[in-house]
Amino acid sequence: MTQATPKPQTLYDKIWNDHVVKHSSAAQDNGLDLIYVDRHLVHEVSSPQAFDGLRAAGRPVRRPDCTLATVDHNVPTGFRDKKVHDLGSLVADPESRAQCAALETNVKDFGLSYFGLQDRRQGIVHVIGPEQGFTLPGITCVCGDSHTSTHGAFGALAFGIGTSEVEHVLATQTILQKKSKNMRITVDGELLEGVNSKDVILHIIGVISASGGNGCVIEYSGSVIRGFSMEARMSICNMSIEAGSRAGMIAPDGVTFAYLKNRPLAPQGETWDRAEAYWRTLTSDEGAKFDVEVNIPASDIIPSVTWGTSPQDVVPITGSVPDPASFSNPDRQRAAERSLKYMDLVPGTRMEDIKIDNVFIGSCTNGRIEDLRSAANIVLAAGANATVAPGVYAMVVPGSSLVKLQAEAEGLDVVFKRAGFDWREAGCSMCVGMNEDQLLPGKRCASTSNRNFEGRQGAGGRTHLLSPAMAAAAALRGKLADARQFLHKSAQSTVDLVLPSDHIAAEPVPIPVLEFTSKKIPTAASDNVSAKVFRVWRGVAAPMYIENIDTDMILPKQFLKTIVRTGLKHGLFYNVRNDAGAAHFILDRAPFDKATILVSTGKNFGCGSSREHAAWALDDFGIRCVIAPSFGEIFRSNCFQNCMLPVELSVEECRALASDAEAGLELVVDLERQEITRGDHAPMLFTTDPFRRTCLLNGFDDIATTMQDDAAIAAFEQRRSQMWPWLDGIGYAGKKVKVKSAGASAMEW
Ligand SMILES: CC(C)[C@H](C(=O)O)[C@@H](O)C(=O)O
Ligand code: SF4
Repeated sequence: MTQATPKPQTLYDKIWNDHVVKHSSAAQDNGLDLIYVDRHLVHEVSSPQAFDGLRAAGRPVRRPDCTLATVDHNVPTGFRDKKVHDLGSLVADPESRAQCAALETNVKDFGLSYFGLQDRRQGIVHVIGPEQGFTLPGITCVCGDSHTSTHGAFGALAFGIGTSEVEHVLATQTILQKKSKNMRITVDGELLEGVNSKDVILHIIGVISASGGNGCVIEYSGSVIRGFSMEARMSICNMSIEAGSRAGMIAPDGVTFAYLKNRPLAPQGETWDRAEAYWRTLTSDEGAKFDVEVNIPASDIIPSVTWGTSPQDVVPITGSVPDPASFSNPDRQRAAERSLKYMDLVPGTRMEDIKIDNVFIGSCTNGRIEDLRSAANIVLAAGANATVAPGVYAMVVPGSSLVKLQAEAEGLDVVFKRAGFDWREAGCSMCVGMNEDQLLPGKRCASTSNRNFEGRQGAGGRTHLLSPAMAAAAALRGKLADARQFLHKSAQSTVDLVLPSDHIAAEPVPIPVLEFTSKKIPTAASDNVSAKVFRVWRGVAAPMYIENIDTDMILPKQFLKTIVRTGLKHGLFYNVRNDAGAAHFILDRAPFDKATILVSTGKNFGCGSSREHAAWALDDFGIRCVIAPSFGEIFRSNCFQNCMLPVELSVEECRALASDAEAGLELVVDLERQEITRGDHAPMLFTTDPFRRTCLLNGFDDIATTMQDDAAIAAFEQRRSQMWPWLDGIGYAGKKVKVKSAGASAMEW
């Protein structure tokens, strides 16, 4: 008998299938599989409420050996005296300090590996995971952070989750997920001189839009991607979320293995060989089916920069600010008009004529060693006397403390300092401005980060996204600039610049072996019913008419510094409300100040950051149902986690509901019947994932439901240890060795 040929699979299909603990049951037809999580990264902003949830339910962390925590968003990037270890002296802002302190307490109580503020391995979660070899090919990796997509560069399935899901993963090491569609973006051909990975991803987002990847996992392929280093690949996958996709991935190859070899947490010896043999199978099969295919010719890509307040607002640096009238979609037009007003730009202005006040080089997109080399290269190419333009403040913030040390070993800090750049300590810094590094109102910043949303780097601040080379060029010119002009200059330059082009591995630092210190926490009696249900929801709806309403707009960063879930309604749309003046913003006007429903005619509502705080703020205001043509995926799951209902309808239906809302008509959203009724109109039908619907109607809690599958999880773990032994935390798991780390102190325990 001949065997049936196996169906060709994509890379995403393979990793997904290798991690299914339990398929969605046909009886329930819930469409959600229970997926095992190999690696969980934790930071101080999205985790305090999750740990509190564990404490309240008396649940331990299931896999401390697969969990790694650090502080990044809130940490100051000014001088850090290595002798100082108490948080009180290190973090001045009381709210930031409280979040860092909460994480320290939590890692101690639950026995987790932690890189504290004075640890040389501290840094942005998405920089330290790969740096340590915690991120590996073929794994599933999650973090309460939308840029977890970065780790997909290793051929991993990596995506951001909200705080409730963080709690779910801590408790069960699994996550309930619906499989996404497969999308492939192929970039083939030769890149033009001076074009780099940031230009490539900005160009891609400009082509497919900020919602182009909604519902899909993107696999990047083609000769350009293959030719990229790991760091360049990380910059590409990092910004998948800006293209509307929760995850982006690149098949692992020799470049991946060379990067990982000898990293502190990567497998060693024979286990490495076994791992590599498995990793080599992780490619999309010939003939595998992609639901969406996009081909980008490399020669189309010019060094790129954004002009507006969405990452899709991309033009070549040689181009000009577009006219909103050139967009056919009215929601896009309105968004563009709003962007230009916010950015204080006039259509037709040449990008190279736009003056800047600030430069930020750093973030999880471009805060790695190659990024710093690329920026330094421009400074050196400009000549020995080149300096930051008068009136410009330019900062360089390494993505991790190890990147900083590496850069200093190469003398890059000297290059920057000599030219007048401010050389800082590692952290998220002005990418999000949760620490002191904020863009002042009205100031314009050339930034290597990933989000140009309104108020992103500081309330009223204006952001242009670009590559490290272009950021350095802008710093020197005082205007947005084409970095290629500097490179050409370097051909005649007398400065002799030889920067290593290959990645130099950061000095491998052994990971200390942690003793499992958490007390035995009893498991709560199984009761999977939470207090809240969602059945019929009625009331006035507030209409909104722009597309890509991001979670930074819904709830700005200053409100993320809380360690509880409540009291956020005063932060809802805070900057927009303030700008509009109290009486003008829709939610400040009667009858919408009592709105219980929000209708957006623009697609991709809730895109961007994974902050569950955005859903909490809406809920706190009294809005428990949002209707839109499409949603940011993490926002959508955050709604479900909080017994709120996201309803997806066509643009036309949303527009009809918005005009009813405008007229003050009450809407009735009936989840049982899956219909919306309004006045005399015929009911509008919608569908909700059956599992999510059942949970909402009955108030079921995901964690308690999953805990009933404990035997299946344990069986999966046993199989996992046999098949992929390198995935059980190595180096520190379960071994009783005293913890030592640089500058051991109470904080560095
Ligand atoms: C704080 C965190 C939840 C957030 C994210 O999810 O992306 C942040 O990293 C951001 O970049 O906005
Ligand atoms: S996007 Fe910015 S704030 Fe978010 S993790 Fe990356 S560096 Fe930090």
